[in-house]
This record gives sequence, C-alpha cells and structure tokens, in this order.
Amino acid sequence: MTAPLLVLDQVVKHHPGGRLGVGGVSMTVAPGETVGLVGESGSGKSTLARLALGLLAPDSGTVRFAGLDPYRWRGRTRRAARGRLQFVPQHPRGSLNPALRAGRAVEFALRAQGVPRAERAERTAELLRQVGLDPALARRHPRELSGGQVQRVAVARALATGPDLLVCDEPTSALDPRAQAQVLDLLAGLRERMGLACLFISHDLAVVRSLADRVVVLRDGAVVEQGPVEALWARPGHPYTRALLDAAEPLAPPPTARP
Ligand SMILES: Nc1ncnc2c1ncn2[C@@H]1O[C@H](COP(=O)(O)OP(=O)(O)OP(=O)(O)O)[C@@H](O)[C@H]1O
Repeated sequence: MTAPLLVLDQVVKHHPGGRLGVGGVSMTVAPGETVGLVGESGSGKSTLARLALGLLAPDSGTVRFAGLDPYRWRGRTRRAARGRLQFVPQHPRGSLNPALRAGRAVEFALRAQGVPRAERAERTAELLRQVGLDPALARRHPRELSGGQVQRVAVARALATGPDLLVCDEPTSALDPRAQAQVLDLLAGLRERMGLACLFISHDLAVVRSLADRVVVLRDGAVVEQGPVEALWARPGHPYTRALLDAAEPLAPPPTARP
C-alpha cells in the first residue's frame, strides 16, 4: 500500500485562552485521494487545516506531510516541501493583493519556487489555461474578476508550485451556485488529470459528496466517524452524522443542466 501523504496522529491543539481546537484527531490523506472534512461551525475544521499546513504547532500528537513535520520545515526543505502542500482559502480576494494584476500573483509563486524570470509569463499563461481561464485575464486586477475567476486564480497560484496536496478550506462557500459548480468541476478535473490529493473542508455535505472519496466527520474537535463517502451516506454510524446528512441541502445542478 502507498504511504499516506498527510498523517495526523492523536493531534491535540488548544487555542490561546484554553479553548479546544482539536482534541486527539487521527486521520490520513493518501496520494491522489480527496478527503472531505465536515462538521458544524466551531467543530475544529480550520484548526485542523492550519495544523496540516504547519501554520500551528500541535500541543501533542504528530503531524507529518511526506514524512516531515510541516511546522518545523526550515531552509531548503521548507521551500521544496512547502511547494508540495498548498492552500486554497475560502476568501481568495483577501489573499490576493488588490494592487497587483492576477498574473503577478501566479508569477510570484513561480519566482518563490525558483522559476527563471524568462519562463514565468509562459508558465503563468499555462497555469491559467489549466484552471479554465483565458490567459488574457492575467492583466486584470482582482476587482475586475468575478468571485469564481478569483478562486481559479487562487487555484492556479497553488498549482504553480507543483503540489501533491491541496488543503481547500471552504473554497466554494463564498461563490454563487454557478461558480461553485465550476470550481468543483475544476478540482475534480485536477484530481483526474494530475492525481492531486485534496483535503476538502466544508460544512456543505452535498458538495463534499460530489467530490470526496472519503469523509471525516468532526464534532467538538474530535472525529466521530470516518469512511468512504457512499458508505457513510448509506449507513451513517453516528447520530451526529445522521443529523448533518438530514440537514444537508441538495447540490445545485451544474450550469449545463440549467435551462
Ligand atoms: N485563534 C483562535 N483563538 C481562540 N479560539 C479559537 C481560535 N481559532 C479557533 N478557535 C476556537 O476553536 C474552536 C474550533 O474552531 P475552528 O475555527 O477550527 O472551527 P471550524 O469548524 O473551522 O468553524 P467554522 O466552520 O465556523 O470556520 C472553536 O471553538 C473556536 O472558537
């Protein structure tokens, strides 16, 4: 069996003030696998994402990406490993500099990876095409792009470093249904074409069902249940999962299915 890319083992994290973020979480993401992380607001999803990305240190337990502790990456290891693990945020407008044209955001990511200046414009155009955007949009500022287009730029920027795993924290929840369906299609396509693994965080179970291979259900910082997506939908083993499923809205139809 292939070794998992991301491993969390008995991870505990309290926030300042003593509030529990996650309390003993163990989970994995295998190469090429999409794992949905679901749970109500405050269940610990974002805390877990930040631990996985090495932005927070666990109080106890271990986090490993490709066998290394992402919180302790330094120097050259950091640059190489950081490129393999990328983040797609909920509000990409907030993570793109409003003063910079969209293409520059992607170029900066390429520069950080040591891509020579002469190659950056062409690589940027390639990446924008890869996420379904016209490379001419590279010249626009974020305010001149739709929410869905900005999110695609954020994905292009994440792809610039050649990642093995994307951590996506509610990447579609700020989008209208049409843009949401397009970004979900994009992520599904990246998995098919590039074998990209994804830790996909969402409170929206219909979205998770459409994308994930496996689901991890968090409640109050603990995993109440995890398993393959269809098995979990057919036979939720925990009343909390059942309640989440009962409360789930059906996913809006993809744009092509609309009149
Ligand atoms: N920086 C912080 N300081 C103090 N407490 C925090 C901090 N970040 C998160 N928490 C607390 O940790 C718990 C888990 O929060 P977290 O943001 O991880 O949950 P979540 O499932 O991502 O929620 P949401 O869906 O609302 O984003 C919550 O009780 C939250 O109030």
